[in-house]
Order: sequence, then structure tokens, then C-alpha cells
Amino acid sequence: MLSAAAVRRGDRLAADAGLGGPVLMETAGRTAATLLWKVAGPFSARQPVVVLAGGGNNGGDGMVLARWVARWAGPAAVKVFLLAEPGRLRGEAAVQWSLLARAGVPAFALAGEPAPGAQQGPHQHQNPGTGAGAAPVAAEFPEPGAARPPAAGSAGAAGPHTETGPQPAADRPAAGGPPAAAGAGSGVGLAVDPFLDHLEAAVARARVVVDALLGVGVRGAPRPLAARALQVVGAAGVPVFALDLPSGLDTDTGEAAPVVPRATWTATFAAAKWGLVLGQGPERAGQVFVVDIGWPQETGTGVGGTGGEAEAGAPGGGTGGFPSARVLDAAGVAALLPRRPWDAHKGWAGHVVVAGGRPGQVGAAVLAGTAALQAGAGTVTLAVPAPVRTEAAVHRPEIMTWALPATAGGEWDAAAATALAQRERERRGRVVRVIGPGLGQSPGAAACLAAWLGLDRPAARDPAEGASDDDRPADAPHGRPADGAPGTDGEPGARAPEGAAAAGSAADGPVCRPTVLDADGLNLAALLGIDRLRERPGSFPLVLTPHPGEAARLLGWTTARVQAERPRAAVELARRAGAVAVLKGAGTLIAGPGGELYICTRGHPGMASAGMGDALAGIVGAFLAQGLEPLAAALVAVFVHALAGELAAPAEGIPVQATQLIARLPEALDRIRRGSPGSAAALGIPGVAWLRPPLEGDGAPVS
Ligand SMILES: NC(=O)C1=CN([C@@H]2O[C@H](COP(=O)(O)OP(=O)(O)OC[C@H]3O[C@@H](n4cnc5c(N)ncnc54)[C@H](O)[C@@H]3O)[C@@H](O)[C@H]2O)[C@@H](O)CC1
Ligand SMILES: Nc1ncnc2c1ncn2[C@@H]1O[C@H](COP(=O)(O)OP(=O)(O)O)[C@@H](O)[C@H]1O
Ligand SMILES: [K+]
Repeated sequence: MLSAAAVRRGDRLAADAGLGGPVLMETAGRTAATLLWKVAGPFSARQPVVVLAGGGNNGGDGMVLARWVARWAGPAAVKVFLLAEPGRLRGEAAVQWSLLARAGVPAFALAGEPAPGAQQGPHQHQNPGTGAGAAPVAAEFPEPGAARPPAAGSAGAAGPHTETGPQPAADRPAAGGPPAAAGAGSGVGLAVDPFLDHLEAAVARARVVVDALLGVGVRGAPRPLAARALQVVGAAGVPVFALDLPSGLDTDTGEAAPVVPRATWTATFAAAKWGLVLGQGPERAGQVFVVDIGWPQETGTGVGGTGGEAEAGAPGGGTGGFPSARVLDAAGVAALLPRRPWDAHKGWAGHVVVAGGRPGQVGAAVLAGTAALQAGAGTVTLAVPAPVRTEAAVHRPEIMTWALPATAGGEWDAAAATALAQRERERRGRVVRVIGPGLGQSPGAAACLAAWLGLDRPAARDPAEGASDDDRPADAPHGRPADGAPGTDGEPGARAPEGAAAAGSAADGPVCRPTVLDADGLNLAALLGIDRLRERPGSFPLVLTPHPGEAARLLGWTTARVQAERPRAAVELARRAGAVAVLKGAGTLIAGPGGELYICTRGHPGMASAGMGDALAGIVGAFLAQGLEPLAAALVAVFVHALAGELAAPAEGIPVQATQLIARLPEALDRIRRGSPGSAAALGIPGVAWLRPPLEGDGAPVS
């Protein structure tokens, strides 16, 4: 996931490696043509493609695509509208314009200012700034079926038109019309109004419009001329296939003026761009396909990403726009999944303790616990205020419950902090805490949270923790016996703060454990101050799972700012807390304390329902309990959760309940292990991957 600045840097790295613009453009345009054919083809003179091209490299991509479609289906199957004066084209776009002429592809362009003394009219327009070689545009681009003969001796700025040039498809009569290169153009090199009229007429008859007007080079909202052309396209209601980005969409923020097309498909090159997943990007881009154009590996942006790897050497590096992120995919997540040994026992898979479930919100803790169980935790306990213990216990017989000290009103009592730690110590095995689902924000809950985070006093090593090692095979995950508590490096107490042994000993206070903070756990942490989380003793593993509102409270931002700057917000949460931060919502972001950033593009709006977050917190806990490091646990949990949400929805837009998602967790895990739908292979075009594959129940848009 790249910013515009990162794309430029990637292009430079590619060029340094010998992959120059023309090579990349050819790969981009040809692959996009293949993809277009797959999603919207076949094309013919009766089912033509109209390409709206701009004067930059995005337009160049469109011209490459047009050339290939013409080669496969005959020149009458495609028509190019260049919203620029050909004489002003530079670099690769100029080359592509020249190649279009050679291929006999019908095309229209804007006419330049007439040369002094030249007769007015579309064929007489001389392109300024092109010197002696400037040629009437019309001569280069014959319009199929037009009566006028080709202008003789034309030699354009972009190269001579030669009738004998390679025109593989020109001798193939296009369906429903005369041979493509038989006649001369009747309307190329046009003033603006006739150009737009022709565009309107062509679009009305088109099978699909290819939007190649503006790509990552866009600056601000489309200017008036571009806006008029986009308006024409939008008004026609014909499906739009956008190249790189829907034209005018802000590459970094996803801001979009009203004229920015609502594409049915977008083929984005090298890697996805932030603008496709932020702001209005998702609704403008439609189905997004990531097209590998051959950037060298050093750029770190292979198709589909590999997930689970650091983004070392990736373009962007935080310069301008947002930092780069890796897109989670099934293959990358599969590599991170814990591998259960054949002789595994429940201790191997850890013990998730969910602390929450105040009266009226017991369900939140139940959902987190059930999700933890379904995601593979060896043991799950719901630690709840005593008055609700029975209510918590009735749901799943596999789940234990601990009744903890409560106030008269059934809220958490401050004494519960120590009581919980005591109950944990009575059991062997690796304990992970999921703190927050239904916790409430009572003073007692706040006191417990501070104690569990070790922020009320120095924390100490839990002597019972070491014993749990005996339960595990020698190569068991989580090589850190006490998970970051002081003295875990083999010298018990060696790094313990002064007085820690007394202050935080097993006998008289809570110890710290790998922790997931969610919901009110986060709201209370915000009151403590997010920066204080860095002070937690021993930097024990910590994963925060805020939704945008909770993230705003933690950062002291508005929710709107969090949403507008999601990548920055995620990185900031992780940096300030010194923890792994999962910023939930469409396009969940996972940030590591070292600046790592990942995005999960899976899941769907049907998952916007109560309890989904509780389920996610429980799943993160389950993977911590199974020995994954916190970043890996968060990555796996987010992906599995999203995939289970997809499996639970019969179709796009159908609401899913948390219990339905939780029920599908084992299947989601199995899919990931076996390679889930949405891999590049599933689309059937090597080097092309869905950014977010269609839901299976939705009827795949590809044939
Ligand atoms: N450079 C490379 O290595 C590659 C670039 N590729 C393509 O090149 C595109 C980027 O090309 P460019 O940098 O030439 O930029 P674009 O083609 O995206 O846009 C630049 C053009 O848009 C005009 N423009 C900018 N802002 C505008 C606005 N608000 N209203 C109207 N017109 C506006 C500029 O005057 C210029 O003509 C990518 O999106 C991608 O499609 C691909 O060919 C792959 C390789
Ligand atoms: N539009 C969406 N697309 C993908 N995932 C979504 C979408 N809406 C919600 N989700 C996911 O559902 C979960 C909702 O969590 P949260 O807002 O905390 O819900 P709750 O507090 O009700 O449990 C998150 O994991 C979020 O990423
Ligand atoms: K575009």
C-alpha cells in the first residue's frame, strides 16, 4: 500500500535496476488489457472499448491497452480519445501515440492552435511546439468507415504513419464494419466541444470505458476540461475500468471530487495506493486488482504481498503521504500460523483469561472467550464480577468462570486485580489476558487496569510462571518464560526495578502478562495516558485493538482525523504505546512498535455489528496464548477474523452477527492453511491479484 511519493520512489528504483518507463508501461497496459478482456470482454466493433486517455503516463498506459485490444480484436474494437494535443505529448505517452497510429487504432485528440495561415478545420490543425515535424492529427489516426482518404505524407510529432508498418489486426475485418485502416478520420484533432460530442457518442455505444485520464500524477481536483470529459463518461452509465486509480482520486487520501468516476474495476499498478482504501476510494474504485508490473524485489511490493515480513526497503519510507504498508494475504498469514505438534496438550495452547463482563455486558466477555476457544486457545476463563458469574457460565461448557470481587452494584472492585492474579497463579501454563470487553469504566475497573498494566506500582516476575515451562515441549513458542517481566533473561530478578520483588511479588500484588486491551480497557488506558503504556514493566507483550473512536480517545484526536489519517494514526498508536496497535474498521491496519505497518483488505461492511470487536480481541488473545509474538498474533487474528466474517456472509452487504463469525473461525483457519480464495491463482491471470476478492456467495464477477 503506497503513497504517491512511494510510487515515484519505486519507479526510480525500477529505473535504476534497468526497468525503464517504456518497459513498465508496456507491462502495465498489456496486463490491464488481458484483465479487461477477462472481466468485460470479448470486444468487437459492436462491443467496443473506449479509452479516455490523458497526456501523462496514465494516458500512455491506456494507449498500450488500446493497442493490444486492437491487436486481439481488430482496430474497430477500440477507440481512443486523447484529452491532450498530441504535439504536446512527451516521453512514453508520445511514443505510445505514435504506436497507436502504426497499429491503425482510431483515435481522437484535441487540436492545437492552428498554424499561421492554416485553414480552420479538424484536419488542418498544426500542433504547436513540435517544430518542423508537426503534423495534422487527423492524418495519423484514420477513423474506420470514414470516407476521407488518409492525408498523404503525414509525419507527426510522435512518428510517421506508415501504411506498411506492423498492423497485425488491420487485415482482419472487424465485425460490423469495414477494415479498420481503410478510411481516414472524420473527426480527429478536434476542438473541445466536438471532441466531447464524439466522446459522448462513442461512450454511448461502448461495452466499457477505460479511464486512463489521470493516475498518480494528479494534482488536486480534476481541472475543468478533465472534469467535463469525466462528466461525459459518468453520465453514460457505461461500466468504467480505471487504470491505476479512478481519475482525480487523491492517491494518498482517497478524496474525490464528484466527477471522479465510480469505476466497476480498477487495475492498479505495482502495488495498491492508499487512496484506494481510504476516504471515498473504495466506493470509487470498485473491484481493485493489483497488477505486478515487474518492479524489482527491492521495492518490496510484489503482488499480494507476503505478509508477516518487515517492510524493509520498501518505497515510501514515510516521505510524503503515508508510510507504506504491506497487504496481508492468505499465504503470508499461513506462514505465521502456529503449528500444533502432534503431542500438543492444552497447556501448549495457552490460557486466555478474559477480564470484563460487567452487568449488562456479560455477552461481550462471552463473545471474546468463545472466539478465543474457536481460534485455538487451550483453556479459556471468563473473569467477571461475582454477581454475573452464572450468567457468564451458561454459554459454553468448555469455558471456565472466575467470580471476582464486585461492588454492591456489580461493578468491578479494585480488589479484583489481586484476586485475578491469585487465580491465575493457581493454574499452570501460559496466561494471556484480554482486558476490556464489557469491563465498564468504574473506579474499580480503572484501578484494576492500572494494576494489571503494572502502572500503579513496579511489577515483578511471577514465580509460578517459570513452572509452566515444564508443560511445554522444548521448542514451544514464546521463548520468553515470563513474557517480558523483569528477569526473564535467565537471571531472575536481574533487571527488576529497585524494590520490585517486594512491591510486585506473587504474594501481594498482580503481575503483568501478555495482554490484549480492547473496548473499555482502551478507554481507561486513554485516561491513564497512552504514553504511560510504554512504562509498563518489562515491556510485556501488549496489543491494542481500538476502533476509530477509541483510537481518537487514546491519541487525543478527533475520530474524523483518525479516519482521514488512518495509517498515521495506527503508526502513532503503536509508537506512543510501544505496543502493537490494531486500528479496526474497513481496511484494518496493524502497526508494530518498530514502525511496521500492515493492512487487511478483507472483511466487509456486513461485519459492522456489535460484538465483532469483542470476537477479534479474543482471537488475538488465542494466538498470543498459542505462542505467537504480538505482531504476528495481531496479523493472524485480524485476517482470520475478516475471513470468517466473509465466510459467514452469504453475499456482499448481508449483515453478519458475531456468533456467526465465531462459528466460522475453524473453517477460516483451514482455508488459510490450504490457501484461501482471493489468491492470485484464483483470478487466473498470473501477476494479477484481487485487493479484496468478491465474497463467494456474491457470484464472482469474473467468468
Ligand atoms: N512512471 C512509471 O514508471 C510508470 C507509470 N505508470 C503510469 O503513469 C501514471 C503516472 O503518470 P504521470 O506521472 O505522467 O501522471 P498522470 O498521467 O497520472 O497525470 C499527469 C497528467 O495529468 C495532468 N494533471 C495533473 N493534475 C491534474 C488535474 N487536477 N486536472 C487535470 N489534469 C491534471 C498533468 O498536467 C499531466 O498531463 C501512473 O498512474 C501509471 O498509470 C505506468 O505506466 C507504470 C509505470
Ligand atoms: N466495513 C467493514 N469492513 C471490514 N471490517 C469491518 C467493517 N466494519 C467493521 N468491521 C470489523 O468488525 C469489527 C468491529 O469492531 P468494533 O467496532 O470494536 O465492534 P464492537 O465494539 O461492537 O465489538 C472490527 O474488527 C472491524 O474491523
Ligand atoms: K485513471
